[in-house]
Amino acid sequence: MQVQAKAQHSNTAQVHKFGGSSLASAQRFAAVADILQQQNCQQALWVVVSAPGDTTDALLAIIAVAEDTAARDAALNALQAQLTALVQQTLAAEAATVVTAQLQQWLAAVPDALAQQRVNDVLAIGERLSALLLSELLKQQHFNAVAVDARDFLRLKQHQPDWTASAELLAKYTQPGCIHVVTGYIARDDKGRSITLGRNGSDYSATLLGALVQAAEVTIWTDVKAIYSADPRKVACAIPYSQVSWQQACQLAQLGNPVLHARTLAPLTGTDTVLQVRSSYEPEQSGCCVAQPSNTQPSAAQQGFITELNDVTLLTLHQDIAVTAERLALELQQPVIELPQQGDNLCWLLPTVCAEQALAWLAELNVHAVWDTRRYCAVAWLKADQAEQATVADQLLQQYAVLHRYENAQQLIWLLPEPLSAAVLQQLHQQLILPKPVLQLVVAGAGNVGAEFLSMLVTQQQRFDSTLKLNLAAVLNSRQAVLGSNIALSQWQQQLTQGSHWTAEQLTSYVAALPSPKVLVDITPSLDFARLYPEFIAAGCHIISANKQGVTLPGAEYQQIKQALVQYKRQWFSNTTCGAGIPVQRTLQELLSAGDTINEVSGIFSGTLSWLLCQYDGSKPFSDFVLDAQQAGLTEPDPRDDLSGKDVQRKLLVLARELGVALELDDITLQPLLPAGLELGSWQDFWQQRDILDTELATVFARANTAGKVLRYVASLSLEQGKASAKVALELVSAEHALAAIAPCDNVFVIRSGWYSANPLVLKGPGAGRVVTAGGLHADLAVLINQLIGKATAPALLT
Ligand SMILES: NC(=O)C1=CN([C@@H]2O[C@H](COP(=O)(O)OP(=O)(O)OC[C@H]3O[C@@H](n4cnc5c(N)ncnc54)[C@H](O)[C@@H]3O)[C@@H](O)[C@H]2O)C=CC1
Ligand SMILES: N[C@@H](CC=O)C(=O)O
Repeated sequence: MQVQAKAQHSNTAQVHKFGGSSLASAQRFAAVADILQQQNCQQALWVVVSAPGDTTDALLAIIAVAEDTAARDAALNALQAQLTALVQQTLAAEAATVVTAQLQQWLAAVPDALAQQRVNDVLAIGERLSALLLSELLKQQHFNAVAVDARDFLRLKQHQPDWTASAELLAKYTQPGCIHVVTGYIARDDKGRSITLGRNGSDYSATLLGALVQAAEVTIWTDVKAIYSADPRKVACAIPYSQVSWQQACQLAQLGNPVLHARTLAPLTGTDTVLQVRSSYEPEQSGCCVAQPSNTQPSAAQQGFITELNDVTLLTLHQDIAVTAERLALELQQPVIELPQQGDNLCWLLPTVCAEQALAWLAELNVHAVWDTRRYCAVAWLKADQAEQATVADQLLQQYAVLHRYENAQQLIWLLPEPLSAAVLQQLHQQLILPKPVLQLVVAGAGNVGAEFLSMLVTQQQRFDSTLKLNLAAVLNSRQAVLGSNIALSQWQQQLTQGSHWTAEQLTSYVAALPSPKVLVDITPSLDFARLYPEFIAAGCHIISANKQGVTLPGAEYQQIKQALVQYKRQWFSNTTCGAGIPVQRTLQELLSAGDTINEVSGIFSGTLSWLLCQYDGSKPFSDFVLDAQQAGLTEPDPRDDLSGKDVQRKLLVLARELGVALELDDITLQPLLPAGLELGSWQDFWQQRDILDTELATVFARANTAGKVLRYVASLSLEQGKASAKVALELVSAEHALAAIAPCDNVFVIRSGWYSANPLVLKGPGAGRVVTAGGLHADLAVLINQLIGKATAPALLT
């Protein structure tokens, strides 16, 4: 393009183009006049207009019935009535009379024009009317405005602008200090014949004019407020970009994106003109700037896009041919996509409807092309800077039978047999375009279970990496905390030993400042810490608890947490507080939500007591076994919580609350294993008196042995006839009993329900231990993550 050959006009000129939808009614004309009034009056204003609303379609319909005079005249009369009404509603009476008379004259000339095959003169009527109507409206508002028929100056020769002739002619029609309202879509060829500029021709007119007047800005006013990352009608969360690089706009245009066409961009390529896309429906929005390389901020250079082109076909050509895809696109006035090259051949993708025309045109140039006659649907990903690999997207699309895949550094194009549904496009957009959500993790308690949870987190970070980033934002124990962005999982221990003392206030304000989504994982045994849950929830946290203190708080405090969850739309997972990794709470939730009624839950709920009572054989004191269990990471931080039965009592309360039964701890009858008084004082105090426990256990063990029974610590919650009764107690059970045949540490949950009555539903497996508990916490975390990324139903959680 010879920019220097173009006419020399003010380089502060602005060109504004309004499409048919922006001029579809009197109200829209008034809105356009308002927009023009807001423009900088120091700059020369050039306005390019399309035909009002669907006028061009109506004219095409008249041309189509040209032979049938009755149908033609009926259609002409209908169009005249419609456009006359538009004129009368837009202008004051006097001006309306003049414009209506002109319109009548143009429409009256249509039969003759058709008889002489001058269809382009007929098609020009819509744009001519818009230019006249808008210039009259502007005059009415005291602007100096003039309507200009682009055919008076715009010359094209073999589809290419004739800059010199056009510039010379334009100079004749330029009136200083005047708003020129120019017809879009129409021009003349080198023989002086009316031509039209094809699909979106008015946008092309605007950029041709922009180049001719060396405009500082060309604004395409349309019905969308930006160039989106995907078609917003199909992908609801498509991103409206405020800036798109020129190079990407050209790539998008080549891919058939409807907002800007390849031809539209061509006249301004290599100039300093700023091209903007704005919505005439939302003129207060700044729209999208298509930035020339000279105006592009490095930080905003490349955005990500998903775009599709349906019903396309493939031509394969030798790479040495002397014709370009761009040239063919110009000839066809349709997108022709040159696919990223693979091997020696070129592959061009073009709408199937014009394949034969393309082949004929190429043949005239002695270019041989092989046509793969299949019809494809192309889905293209234009990559943002530092875009990641498309592995997950490839896996997704494999289900839709990808036939070809072409990739280079800027784009990846998949060819499929069928168009993708909006749901799949959304998924693809989520994977490739949307910034990945980052889930901030605050881990409280880094002991036995906490350390295991953090070591497993490495694998989970990798597992979810393609959809969500897991960011360890804090680790703390009872003494110290490390609060920092993205704590490396290989270094948390070292950093924690160097961490600082923390207070609840510091911690909650640090957490409040973290971006959402965020989750607190409570792996402490602390009652005080659980009492902070409402504050963490108010700070935006979801909660995952291994700590049983929160779920077993007195009813009023427990309800306070529940209310905070509702108020702040957060989730609370506590599956490990009963059964460690066994999904007992989730099972009960599923049964209830499926419509079952739970009548009884009973069994062995303590891994520690299960282990101790299975292992204890009288060969050494019972307290020695307690030490072994403690070292194996099975017990509570203070094993007397297990021995006292308190821990089992808590677990039973957890399940009762899960079933919606408003119990308190004291409502659960408790028969402790620990002799009275030993629960008092420190662990050392207890250890000095451990023989009391040892003697008692030896006695009861002998009694069971003699009776041919085994010892089991059993919990039961009965909900028969709307009445809850709950107890935890040591029982002697016969060898045939369902609770007898267990492995040490097993929990057994026997669920009797409406659907599982005579033959109960039984969940069984290790119910304590650092690995299964940490694993259970990760299962809760995975449920939350799947909700966050939309794979499972949940309220909108990402904010
Ligand atoms: N061990 C198991 O099999 C299971 C344990 N749990 C629960 O997991 C939790 C942790 O158990 P373990 O790791 O065995 O205990 P642990 O004693 O090894 O570790 C507890 C951690 O919490 C920290 N901590 C204590 N009070 C704190 C406070 N106020 N603020 C911040 N940090 C505090 C400690 O410094 C330590 O880092 C307990 O609530 C336990 O009931 C739940 C299911 C199974
Ligand atoms: N000490 C507990 C650990 C899990 O909650 C038990 O043994 O069940």
